[in-house]
Amino acid sequence: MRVAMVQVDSSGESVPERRARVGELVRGLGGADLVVLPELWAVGYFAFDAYAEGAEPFEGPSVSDARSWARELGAWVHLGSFVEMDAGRLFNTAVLLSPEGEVAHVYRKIHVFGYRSREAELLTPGDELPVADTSFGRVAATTCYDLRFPELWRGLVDGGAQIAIVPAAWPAARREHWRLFTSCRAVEEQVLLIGCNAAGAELGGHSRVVDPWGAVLAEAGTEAGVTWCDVDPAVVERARAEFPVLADRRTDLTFQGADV
Ligand SMILES: O=C(O)CCC(=O)C(=O)O
Repeated sequence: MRVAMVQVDSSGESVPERRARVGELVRGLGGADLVVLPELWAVGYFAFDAYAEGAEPFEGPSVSDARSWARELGAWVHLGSFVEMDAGRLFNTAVLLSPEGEVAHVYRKIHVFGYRSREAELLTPGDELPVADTSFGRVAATTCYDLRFPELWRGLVDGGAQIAIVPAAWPAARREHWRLFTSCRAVEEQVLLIGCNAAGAELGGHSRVVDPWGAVLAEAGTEAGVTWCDVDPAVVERARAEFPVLADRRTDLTFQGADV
């Protein structure tokens, strides 16, 4: 299975120009089975003042463009995420489209980010952790900051997730955390993790694919562009069978801080 991660730089053009530029790039990715884009690339993660104006209903340009890319390529397309407007509230919504252009998976970012970011002030957190069955396995998504919350990831695995798609706008200042957490979650949860980060000013790039053994199958640099990776999704079940750490969990115990 061929994965193409599109590391987008969202600086220096209007949103329609950016959509057109990225669309042309994606439509040129013939041969990909799965295309993945970063978090909030259309409006630009740091364009907080533009979130409200750039917000879309679910069936807005982000989903509509990704539907047509998926159909044209005959590939799965994870559009990254966009600012979704629903009943007067804004969400950071990530969507996977099937090769037929059908919506296969929707995830609203649960841990909205408030450290030197206005995301937590402007966006409403999601509260659902769905998984979806695809031709390449059971898929879940979490967005950027969610990487720091292992209990959320354990919830995904409890839901049967084998592949985790992580759109991100992770800053360059904490790039080593990005590398650490993407590797850590892949190993800890025994998933194939496909993390697509944004590039450009302040953003860290280094989109990467990590398998359940911790092998880094591909890693981008800091520049905008496409990183290809050949993956065998069956590695997940092989790793779980060979090294059954998830089966060794002590789900009969509840741990609380003890007074000593
Ligand atoms: O956790 C971090 O350091 C970065 C998180 C972030 O930038 C985000 O969630 O958008």
